[in-house]
Amino acid sequence: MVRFSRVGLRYPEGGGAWALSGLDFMLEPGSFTWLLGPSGAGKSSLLRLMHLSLRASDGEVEVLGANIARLPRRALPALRRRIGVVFQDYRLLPHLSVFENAALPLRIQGIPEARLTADVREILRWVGLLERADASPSTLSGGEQQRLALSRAVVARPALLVADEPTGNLDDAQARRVITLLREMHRLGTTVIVATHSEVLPVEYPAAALRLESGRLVSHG
Ligand SMILES: Nc1ncnc2c1ncn2[C@@H]1O[C@H](COP(=O)(O)OP(=O)(O)OP(=O)(O)O)[C@@H](O)[C@H]1O
Repeated sequence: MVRFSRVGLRYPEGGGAWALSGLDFMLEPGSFTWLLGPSGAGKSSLLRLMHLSLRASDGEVEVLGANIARLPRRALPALRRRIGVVFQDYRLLPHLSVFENAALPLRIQGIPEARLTADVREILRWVGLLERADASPSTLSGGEQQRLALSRAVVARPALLVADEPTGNLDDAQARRVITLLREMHRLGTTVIVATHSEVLPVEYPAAALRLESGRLVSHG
């Protein structure tokens, strides 16, 4: 599903420093994995490699059966469509309604209107936002905005779901609700990886964990 072999990353603006180095791990199909580590450890960088926003400077990254370094550029958009991404800062489009934010991946794929409406309504019901479908995202609470971001990430039924600190700005109750939804996606068969610097959530929701420190994997289990 996902395989990193001796992966290293240097940012062009990073003055030659390795943000990540020597990463070796696999995510099995259908697994749920916590990505742990202190601020600056490299969690977002690792996830950017996984959701194909960056290319590795060293080693090999394989995602959904594709070796990214050998993949022709024209094949990237189709592969990206099979990966759902949830960002800490939501990245919602303020000029679109809740419905249209959730619908975005399906619009990009040109899904016919009747199926799109049915799928978006189903996903908004799942995250508890169907009644707010016509609202502007700016009128939602932080937890609601994050649940909307999650609905957009999963509406096209991705094989891989990558969540970068999805609970970072939320209170405990909202954070648990978002994690419960992520766990449910996992239960339905999606491979899920969730970065967090919370020490509490991985204890409450035990699962496999990768732990990063200073760009290196210090434990995997
Ligand atoms: N765009 C960038 N250009 C240069 N260096 C970067 C860039 N983004 C991140 N870095 C560096 O890479 C290292 C890892 O950062 P990253 O954001 O991946 O860590 P993180 O574990 O996600 O931190 P946080 O929990 O605070 O989000 C840090 O040293 C950071 O300064």
